[in-house]
Amino acid sequence: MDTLADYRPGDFYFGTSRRTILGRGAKRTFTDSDVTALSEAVPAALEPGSLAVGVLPFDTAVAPGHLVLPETVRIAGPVQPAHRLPVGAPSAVRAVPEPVRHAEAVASAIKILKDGGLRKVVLARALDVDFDGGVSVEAILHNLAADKAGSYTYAAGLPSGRNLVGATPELLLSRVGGQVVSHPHAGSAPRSADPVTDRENAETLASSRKDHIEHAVLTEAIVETLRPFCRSLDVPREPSLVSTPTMWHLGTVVTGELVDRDVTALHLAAALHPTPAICGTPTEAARQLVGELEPFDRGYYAGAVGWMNSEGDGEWAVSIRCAEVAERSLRLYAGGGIVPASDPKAELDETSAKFQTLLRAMGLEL
Ligand SMILES: C=C(O[C@@H]1C=C(C(=O)O)C=C[C@H]1O)C(=O)O
Repeated sequence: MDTLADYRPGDFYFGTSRRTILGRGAKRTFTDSDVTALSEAVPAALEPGSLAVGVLPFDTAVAPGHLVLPETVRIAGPVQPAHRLPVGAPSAVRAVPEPVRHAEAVASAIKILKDGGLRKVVLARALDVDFDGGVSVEAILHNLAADKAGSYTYAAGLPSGRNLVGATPELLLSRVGGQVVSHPHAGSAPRSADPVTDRENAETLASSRKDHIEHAVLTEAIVETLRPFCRSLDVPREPSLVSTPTMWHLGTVVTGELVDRDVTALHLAAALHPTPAICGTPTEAARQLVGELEPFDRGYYAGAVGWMNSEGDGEWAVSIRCAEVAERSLRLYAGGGIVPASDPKAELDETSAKFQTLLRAMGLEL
């Protein structure tokens, strides 16, 4: 039973090293800008043994949360295809905004951060890619799985009829019984094909004060949000180096024991989102600055993607390293955390490195 080979646009797919989930069709659809309402309505509608799957946007003022109870759900073992599939023929690529404009936005953010009030803001940019014929979401998903591009390989149908597809390293929240886990990532460096440079990049990241500050702001926020829900929380004192085929990151595995098992995975994911990994601190001021400095809406980039069962268990990953795919075009997104010690050129390079996850899967070298 190959869930990946059976994936079709419009389906929901979520693959990890432990399992793959394929959801097709919709017995019921929940589309709501009030995520708290969603996190109450969805569990109430789940029959024993069934799953809800879907996406949360970056900002519910712009796009609604969208969950479905699929007509069919298939859960199978992990897959890692050996070959690659052709994605389509790109005819044009446009940066939104122009790279130099992104660096300017970062410079403005740094100035605002230095003036005080904000500790961190995450700024993103996009690449729009046109295709001569159609573009195959199936092939992008398949190639991301073949590349082992991230711990969570995903695709989800959106209310617009488009598809979100990506492979993220970052776990927002998982719940199994009373056990919750979050694996926030912040602090980044590119991988290199040269092993010596690759190791140097990792070591520079591991000892970078700027990246540790960026990371600490994030871990603090995760811990602060989870603490009231947990009787115990385990938080390593120092982050660890984690990697994807294209990026090094600093990551911290936070684990906790829930006080109340009625608190579902979706409820916790909604409470955590948007974390300072993809928005900033304080949240509201950062979200406003993102809106002022980015010349596009993020849609379902920097939101969450995942599933929950009738017990309230589930997994929600941070929807980064992704593209929103239309029939003959797609938009890729990449962002990075800005703190007062950030450098605009380095931040621009970081977004270019983060685009590589999807560009590789599309067979594009930029
Ligand atoms: C925002 C993105 O990535 C996030 C930002 C990171 C950073 O600023 O160092 C690292 C990992 C992610 O939490 C992205 O990939 O678009």
